[in-house]
Amino acid sequence: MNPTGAVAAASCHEEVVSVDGVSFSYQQKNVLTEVSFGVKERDFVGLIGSNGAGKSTLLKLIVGLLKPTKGEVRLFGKPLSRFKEWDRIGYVPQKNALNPLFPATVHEVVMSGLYGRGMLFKRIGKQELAKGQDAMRAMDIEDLAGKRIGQLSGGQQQRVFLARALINNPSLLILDEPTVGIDAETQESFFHMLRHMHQHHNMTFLMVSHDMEMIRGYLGQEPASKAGKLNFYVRHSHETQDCVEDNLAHSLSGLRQRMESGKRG
Ligand SMILES: Nc1ncnc2c1ncn2[C@@H]1O[C@H](COP(=O)(O)OP(=O)(O)OP(=O)(O)O)[C@@H](O)[C@H]1O
Repeated sequence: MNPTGAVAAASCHEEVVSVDGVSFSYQQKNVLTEVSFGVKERDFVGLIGSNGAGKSTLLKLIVGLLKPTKGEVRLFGKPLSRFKEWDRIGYVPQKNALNPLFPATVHEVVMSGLYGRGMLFKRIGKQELAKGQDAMRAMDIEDLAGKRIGQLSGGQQQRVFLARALINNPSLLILDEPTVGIDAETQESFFHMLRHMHQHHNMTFLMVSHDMEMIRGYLGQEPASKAGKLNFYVRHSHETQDCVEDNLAHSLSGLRQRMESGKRG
């Protein structure tokens, strides 16, 4: 602990995602060839590329849903085969239009974020329910808890999936085109929320997006690196923030309040 009482985060500049010479093919179709890049703790990385460039495939390789045909992915320094701390990662896959009759409620969808690998049969107790409440409160969807997810608007559904990804208070959020099908105003408030989480809650982001305006506006005009048709735009928050771990700032329960005071300020 340093003299101010804050705990210095030894891992502040740790590479949380490392992609090393990764190639991938679906059957005979080669999609990624020798892709290498890294995401450091608290970076915001925007992944841009034309349709079919392999962006979603790359995210699936990173979260272990697919296996590289060549090369290696490491999370928090560990090869995927040995990585177990899945609750450190929130993943929001590409959104598909949900059938309005899809039977799950908002609350059930959010709570399903707790069932990481190996936790499927874990009993839901008070502590778990409180985590669900915190995540829903942070995303301002508490009043939708009992509604069917398929009956919500696109923007509301995205908040639900984000709450689901946030339920374990992850330090890394991986988002695949989170604002597809959402109107411009809702997109703007969604990005405001992501920027806030990045700047005030010490989260690391890896996000696929087609929104060049948002990417360039927040992450800079030029990609920091390229791999084939993939372009990586990066904002290193350690350039502007202290390398200090603030557990309070990590707390989901304070997120909404802080966002609102941020908006007023
Ligand atoms: N399960 C699959 N089986 C076979 N081919 C696939 C599969 N999923 C994706 N592909 C193909 O792999 C290529 C890359 O797909 P991917 O979804 O990763 O691209 P993307 O960059 O995310 O595209 P978009 O911007 O359209 O979402 C595409 O040509 C796609 O048709």
